[in-house]
Amino acid sequence: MSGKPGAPFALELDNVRKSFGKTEIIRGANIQVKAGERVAVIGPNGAGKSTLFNLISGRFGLSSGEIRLHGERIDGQKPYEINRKGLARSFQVSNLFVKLSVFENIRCAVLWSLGYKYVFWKFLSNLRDANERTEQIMSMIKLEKKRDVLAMNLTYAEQRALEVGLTIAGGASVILLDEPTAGMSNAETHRFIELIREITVGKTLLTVEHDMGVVFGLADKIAVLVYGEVIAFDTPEAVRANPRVQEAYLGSVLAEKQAAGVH
Ligand SMILES: Nc1ncnc2c1ncn2[C@@H]1O[C@H](COP(=O)(O)OP(=O)(O)OP(=O)(O)O)[C@@H](O)[C@H]1O
Repeated sequence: MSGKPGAPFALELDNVRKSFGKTEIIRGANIQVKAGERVAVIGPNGAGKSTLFNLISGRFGLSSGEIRLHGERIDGQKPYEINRKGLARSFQVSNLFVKLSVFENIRCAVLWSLGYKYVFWKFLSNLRDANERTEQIMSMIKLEKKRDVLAMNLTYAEQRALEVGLTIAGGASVILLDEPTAGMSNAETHRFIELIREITVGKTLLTVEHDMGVVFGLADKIAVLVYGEVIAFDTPEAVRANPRVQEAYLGSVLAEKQAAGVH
């Protein structure tokens, strides 16, 4: 892992701004995430959560501000460079090779992360290491029994698990998951949170999430994004009690849940 030794934060966003044309979508976002923290980014539709992830992962350039990974600036770098520095993200849209097996999908991601595709002789001599790492990840995401099943024939929840497996394949220390439980049943969601919790032990996690059960169950801290501004960044309890958050966002969501008898 690169970065400045002793950097206080795994990830820092410093007055990050992003405009599309004349419209400013991210309006001075500040977030500081300590190594090993799990942070959920919440906010109404269109608040800029996916945009923020695209800025952090290098898919979009910033209009102004700084992003630092372990103390080292990453804004302005290409997604693959940021990935090599230890930050990996998943996508809302599936990233799987549907006609490859579980094993083959993960091994592709492992090999890519090792850069072996560029050095073929090294690829051959180190294939065993890559295979071992692939087996490890398969067991972490609990898909050992689906080893030879094509990705297209997995259940939806298994496909999402495989995506998380691909995201962590390179051994990144900072993981960004965009709505990892979207489209899952309650039972699947519950199991999936446990899985995410297990495989991100010791890692720094940022997740975009709409499901408040997931947010309060998984996150050490919550960042509330409203109209491109982080209006609160605190523990779940503090965020729940924050009047500004209540007013801007959370109150209405919690009220809806209470009315529906969900706690
Ligand atoms: N490439 C782009 N060009 C122009 N506008 C964009 C672009 N990407 C996003 N936007 C706009 O930025 C705003 C924030 O979008 P974004 O997808 O980041 O929100 P979000 O909080 O992730 O929403 P949701 O919860 O619905 O996924 C929206 O108004 C969107 O239309």
